[in-house]
Amino acid sequence: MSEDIIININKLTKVYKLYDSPQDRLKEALHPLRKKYHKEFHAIDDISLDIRRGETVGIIGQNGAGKSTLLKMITGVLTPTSGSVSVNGKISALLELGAGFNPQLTGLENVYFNGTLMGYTHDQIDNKLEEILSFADIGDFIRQPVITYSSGMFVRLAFAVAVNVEPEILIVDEALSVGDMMFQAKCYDKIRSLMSGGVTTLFVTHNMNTISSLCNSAYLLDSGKIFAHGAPNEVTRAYFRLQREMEHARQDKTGAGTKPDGALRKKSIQPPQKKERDQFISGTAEITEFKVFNDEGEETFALRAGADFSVWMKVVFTGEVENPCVGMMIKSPQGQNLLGVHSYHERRMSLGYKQCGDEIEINFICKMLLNPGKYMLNLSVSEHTTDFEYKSIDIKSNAAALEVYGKDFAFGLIHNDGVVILN
Ligand SMILES: Nc1ncnc2c1ncn2[C@@H]1O[C@H](COP(=O)(O)OP(=O)(O)OP(=O)(O)O)[C@@H](O)[C@H]1O
Repeated sequence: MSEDIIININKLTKVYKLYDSPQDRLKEALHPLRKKYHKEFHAIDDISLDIRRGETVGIIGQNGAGKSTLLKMITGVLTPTSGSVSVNGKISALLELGAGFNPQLTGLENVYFNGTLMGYTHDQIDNKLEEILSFADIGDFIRQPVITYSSGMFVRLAFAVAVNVEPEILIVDEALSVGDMMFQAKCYDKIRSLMSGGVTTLFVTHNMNTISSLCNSAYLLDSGKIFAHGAPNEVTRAYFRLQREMEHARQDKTGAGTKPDGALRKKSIQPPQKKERDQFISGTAEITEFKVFNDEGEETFALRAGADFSVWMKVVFTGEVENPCVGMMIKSPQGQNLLGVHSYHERRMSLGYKQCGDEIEINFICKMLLNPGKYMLNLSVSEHTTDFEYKSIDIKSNAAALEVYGKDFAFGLIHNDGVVILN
């Protein structure tokens, strides 16, 4: 392996045996003719790649694509079924934090124990101790057995040990939850300073902006294989395309967001149910189809910050609605309303009296005012009589995940176009 290559992965494969029941596992073990009772599942399927010293490499892919399995084989936590991984440097993995901790030992004893496992002498750990303790910031608890720690304290100490041992290779899974928001911010500052100090970093993330702004290159995994590799922007585009195809396939299966096959899907009209204050579901209309388009008129769920986009939806009426209104709301994954458009609230727009069999098509055209990130699209049909009195008729909560992307580092939540800074 050349000096420049810090991780070499050659034809790496991880196969899991899947049994329908625990009994099948036993039957297989005891079968005199070695009959197979399992199916084979390739979590990683013949992957080869090289990572160069000092690179920051992003690893992306849908849930279950194989990212964690790959990283665990690189760190040695999992053994490959076939193929090889050669690592030419000291790894610190922010994956299974504190996995090496002994709960019966005190925090301090664990710092020494882990440091020794990383190949440091007692004196070397002494020199790092102040930094580790000040990063963890758990006060006198450091002298208590780890078993008495809250989960937050445990993660603080584990993270402090992992990042303060001068790793040559840092492996970060962004899905990792590292304590409170303040501590998370401190962790990311530390990770960034290690990266800029030349530490080779593998970054698993679902945030495409992280990939574009921090990584030199990226790999897109799908079903255990490398689906795309190259410049971060190209790979994130491939990810969006893949995500769109999968979303379409999912919608085709469930029927949500697709064309109803000719006939109206009749819905029995339920008596209104109390949902929230002033809200009732009346079931007299249904959002049967929706699409999102970017500023070039392409159907997509990936939108550029600052660019125009449109959300098209079709509503089919299955009963009488005096004054129908439609709305869309883009929310944060935590459910906070961020960007909404509503036919009644915006314009007091009248869509006219509708009855069973009527259909309307609506197009909301607006500017993507949110900075890069992941958001949820929500759609609704309702009937408004005043600003505060309305009935919700159909709500498509989390109808689609939107990915907003942009070239630059996102500074704040709102996309700020055309700012002038005078000096
Ligand atoms: N011990 C196991 N036995 C059987 N299947 C497993 C095992 N561990 C993982 N898998 C399967 O391997 C596949 C890859 O899992 P992995 O955790 O690597 O995906 P991932 O890309 O990290 O997903 P996520 O983004 O959800 O964390 C998944 O389908 C998972 O169900």
